[in-house]
Amino acid sequence: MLQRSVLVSCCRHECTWHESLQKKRSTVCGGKRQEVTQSDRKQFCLKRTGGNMQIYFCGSIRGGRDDLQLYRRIVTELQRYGRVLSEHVADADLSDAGEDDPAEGDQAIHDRDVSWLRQSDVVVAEVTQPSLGVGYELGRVVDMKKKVLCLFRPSSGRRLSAMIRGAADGKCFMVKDYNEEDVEKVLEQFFSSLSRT
Ligand SMILES: O=c1[nH]c(=O)n([C@H]2C[C@H](O)[C@@H](COP(=O)(O)O)O2)cc1CO
Repeated sequence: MLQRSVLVSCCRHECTWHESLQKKRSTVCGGKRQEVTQSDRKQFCLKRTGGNMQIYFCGSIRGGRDDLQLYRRIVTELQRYGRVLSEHVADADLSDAGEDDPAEGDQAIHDRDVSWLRQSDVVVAEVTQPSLGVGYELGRVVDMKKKVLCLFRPSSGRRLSAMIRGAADGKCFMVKDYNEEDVEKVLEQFFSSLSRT
């Protein structure tokens, strides 16, 4: 069996197995059959993205903190792919009052976040809990022509705003309906699709 380092550098074949793998499967690479695991696949994603992407995560704060635990899970997973600029969104100590204190108040929060959005390579948003701030961030980022993934859970019983679902263009702006238990897989598919573009 080939070593992982060889495996990840063999991109001509990787694109095929990378997409189709669910857990453990064998594939033909460089003429040799080999076993490829889920962790190999993640490793591959990381190598292809360099693991140094700048990622902006959007999640509700003043709109309500009901999904905080899920935000934590998403941010932890995103950190496998790069640096999460807005890590504080998943901070358990941050309540629906929002960040307190920057001397310049809400304007400082706004200006910092817009600057982080500009700096980011990709934006991932959990949009199930409606939030004015998240909607605003997504609107700004559309104009910046960044890659955006919006994650929505139909199991919430909510219906996503037409201004988010209707913005999906299948290229830059993506909306994905998902179940919480699949979040890691969904992110992996998103980052592997980036590595092919
Ligand atoms: O204190 C804050 N810090 C902050 O970074 N934000 C940004 C990041 C979140 O993705 C988004 C949340 O907006 P909202 O608070 O309207 O739910 O806005 C929002 C607030 C409070 O509105």
